[in-house]
Amino acid sequence: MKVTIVGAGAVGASCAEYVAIKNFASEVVLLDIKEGYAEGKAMDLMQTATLNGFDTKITGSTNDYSKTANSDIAVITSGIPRKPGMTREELIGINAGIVKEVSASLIKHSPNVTLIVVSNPMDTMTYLVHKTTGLPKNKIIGMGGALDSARFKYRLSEALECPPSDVDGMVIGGHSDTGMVPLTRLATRNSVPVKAFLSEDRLNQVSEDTKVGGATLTKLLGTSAWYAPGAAVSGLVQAIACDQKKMFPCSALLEGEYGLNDLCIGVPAILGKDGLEKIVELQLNDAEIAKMKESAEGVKKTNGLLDV
Ligand SMILES: NC(=O)c1ccc[n+]([C@@H]2O[C@H](COP(=O)([O-])OP(=O)(O)OC[C@H]3O[C@@H](n4cnc5c(N)ncnc54)[C@H](O)[C@@H]3O)[C@@H](O)[C@H]2O)c1
Ligand SMILES: O=C(O)C[C@H](O)C(=O)O
Repeated sequence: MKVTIVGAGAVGASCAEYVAIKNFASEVVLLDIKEGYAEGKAMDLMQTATLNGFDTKITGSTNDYSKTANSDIAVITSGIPRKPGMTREELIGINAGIVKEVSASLIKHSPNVTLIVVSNPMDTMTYLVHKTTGLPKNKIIGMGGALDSARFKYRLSEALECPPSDVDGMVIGGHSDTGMVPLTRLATRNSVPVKAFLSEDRLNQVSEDTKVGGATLTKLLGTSAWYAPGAAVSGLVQAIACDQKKMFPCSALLEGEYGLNDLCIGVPAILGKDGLEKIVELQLNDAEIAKMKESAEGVKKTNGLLDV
């Protein structure tokens, strides 16, 4: 199993580390445009192999895509992150060009690859890859909801004063400060709906904190987060590589599902060897449907800025 990660920055390197530690891939190639950077990150990570007990071979490449040839899965984390005070949408001007070029180069050397898009604004970048590459739709997956759901569960465990492993929950919708739809109605603590434990006000607070999860960290760190993003991407990579049939909210191209068309947005999906194998349609209530519709309008507005 060969995994390529383009963009050996904070998220790309974190993802490489989690993939290696989980020990399911034979090979990880890190590629970056900055001279020597991916090689350096790969060597540093390889020097953790005996410490962390993995056999995955990690190599680096400065923009040489022949090293990525025949990758099964490729992750796109190349591009600029936001700074405090910015929205993800403001990154489109620079990141759209990078994502378009990187996805074309990847496919040239790995025509059967499954792409996981991470660069922001992620839903729009995923849509761009659908519009420009010609890859089948099951082979293009945007990562956002897995991270947002992890943050939702963290906030829920904080409110419930319980271990995170007690909590289950999911965030669908756009990966943006206003577009996320945390499904509080369906969240549970060991199968018990969380609203049995928390007031409506406290649950609303959990939702709002979840939606600005990325912005909160960007303010604290001066750039956007990388540990949870890297771990979330590695979960998607593992589900595909190991044909796990696991369900994650992913940014998928919708063709009528949830009453939406011609955009990529976060919905629950089953991931396995064929990539995004199935979109799961939840029975949403009227309020949740209205939030999804509003979120989709936001994503479409950003898509409108693309030159496709
Ligand atoms: N979808 C999500 O949930 C999520 C989570 C975290 C970060 N992100 C996004 O991921 C992206 C990367 O974030 P980061 O913190 O790792 O940034 P970073 O600056 O640490 O790393 C980005 C890397 O991309 C490289 N790069 C730029 N252009 C390239 C090109 N044409 N080819 C190859 N490499 C190139 C840079 O040299 C840099 O090393 C940002 O757009 C960020 O907003 C998305
Ligand atoms: O917040 C960001 O800009 C990065 C990423 O989308 C995140 O949610 O951490």
